[in-house]
Amino acid sequence: MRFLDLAATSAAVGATSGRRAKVELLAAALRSLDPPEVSAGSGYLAGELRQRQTGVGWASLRDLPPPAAEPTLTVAGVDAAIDEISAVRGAGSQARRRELVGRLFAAATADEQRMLVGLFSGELRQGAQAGLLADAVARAAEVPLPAVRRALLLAGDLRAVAVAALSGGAAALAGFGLQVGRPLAPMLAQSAPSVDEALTATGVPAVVDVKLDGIRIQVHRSGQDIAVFTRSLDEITSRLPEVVAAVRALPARELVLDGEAIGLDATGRPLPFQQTSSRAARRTTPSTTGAAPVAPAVLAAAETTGEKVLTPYFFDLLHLDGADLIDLPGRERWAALAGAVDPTLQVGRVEVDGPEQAAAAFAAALDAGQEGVVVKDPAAPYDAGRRGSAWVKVKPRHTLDLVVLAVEWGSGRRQGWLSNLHLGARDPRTGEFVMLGKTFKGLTDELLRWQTERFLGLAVEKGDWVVRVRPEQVVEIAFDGVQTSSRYPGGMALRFARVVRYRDDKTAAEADTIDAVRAIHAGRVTG
Ligand SMILES: Nc1ncnc2c1ncn2[C@@H]1O[C@H](COP(=O)(O)OP(=O)(O)OP(=O)(O)O)[C@@H](O)[C@H]1O
Repeated sequence: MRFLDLAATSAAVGATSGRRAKVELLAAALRSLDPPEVSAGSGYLAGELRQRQTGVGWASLRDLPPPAAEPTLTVAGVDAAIDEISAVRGAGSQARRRELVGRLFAAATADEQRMLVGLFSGELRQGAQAGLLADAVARAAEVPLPAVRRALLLAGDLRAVAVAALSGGAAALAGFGLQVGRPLAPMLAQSAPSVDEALTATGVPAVVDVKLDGIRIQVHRSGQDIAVFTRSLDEITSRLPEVVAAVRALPARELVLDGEAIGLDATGRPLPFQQTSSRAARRTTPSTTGAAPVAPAVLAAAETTGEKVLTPYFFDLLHLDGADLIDLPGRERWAALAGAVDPTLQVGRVEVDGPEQAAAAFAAALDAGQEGVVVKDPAAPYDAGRRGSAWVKVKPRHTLDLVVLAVEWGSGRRQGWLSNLHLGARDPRTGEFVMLGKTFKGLTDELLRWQTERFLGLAVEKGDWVVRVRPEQVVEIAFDGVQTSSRYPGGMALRFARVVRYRDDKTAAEADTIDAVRAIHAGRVTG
């Protein structure tokens, strides 16, 4: 396939507002790829490079050679060129890399250059695109969408799934299974304003789990090999040696465990989330590849926490010694968990028959300093990546995870810092973000400093008053309600929005949706 046609598809998808039309465009492009190009090409359509680390920085993208007049590049050719660029190592590598990048860009037309800059800089990478591409792969390969989704959740790799679907259809997709060592998308929870409503969703009997406010961990063990993954499937094994040690001490040979790691104070009560995350963050090796800076609350807390560690608590078991458990009902998975893991490493959990017992469990969890509860349907399978009604979280306070769209320069005491945040909710139909309000409340001086650096790094347009940014940073916002407002395009505005914390464990594609905000506005349960 000509690279120019792929670049044209990418631009057309960006310029089209309807979801169906976007999916059609993407499916047509996927169909035009030659089989050996599917891996690279499907990645390009998602804004990703197959070669994750190319060593090409912003500086080398600034002074581009003049574009070629005629398109000659193919997707396969671009992929091979980027392979060569990524493989450059050793002395003189910078000059050599610059030469190869120059050669690739000199062969590209203006439209192709724009696409390449978007790919190298990561600017084309958009979480929302992944959902569209799942649909497009299903359409292009003529396979059912649920089969594509299942494979994506188990493989966690769009390119591999696109290759399988387009080359082997539904049969190839069915071949994706849980593999110890390869993370799968964690099951998520809906939210409800009360335990009564949670029980309505799950039915009775139900199980009420303590909801720990820590870091979601998925731990894979194969023999002596242990890997720990976050909610967003990043590997953090080296940051959690205590989790590794705890799982290595278990008798089972092969395990995939789902749980939460949390910091405890000297009396065994849970620490606030910031301190828990500081304990994980302080062991991080600083990344040199443009990763987001660590939030200051995290850094500040890290200095005061001493050498204490995080404790893992597990609430699910997905694999045990050769047997996949994800399709079994919760009751059976949890029985297996109870048999495989020491009771001190399991979350507090009670089975309830009705609202009274559930309310007592909720009160006990809050008394113990926990964030709330998760009410679970014991008959439901483990729905990887899904936010269904089988798990329902209940917290005393409502928050939304929104995406920062722009930031205003502060004035007075905040002069020189990026301060007032423009907040948006995700529209799953278009992949765009709908603005709902602004806030500078809840921001400490450290956060102001941190966010100024972070948002200048994400800037796409630097005005004197407002800096527009790539919609990538998720922030947790508390608010008092949602009111009708003509000021914003969604017709709604948040009342008294304030920052709770930055969520570095969520991507923009996982932010709360405009539908969740509408539900709150209408007085219904949030999703
Ligand atoms: N017992 C438990 N069972 C399931 N999840 C739990 C439990 N205790 C804590 N959690 C955490 O709660 C999260 C469930 O809420 P959800 O799936 O909506 O993710 P989230 O948006 O990160 O949650 P929140 O914003 O409420 O912290 C899980 O990702 C997990 O990290």
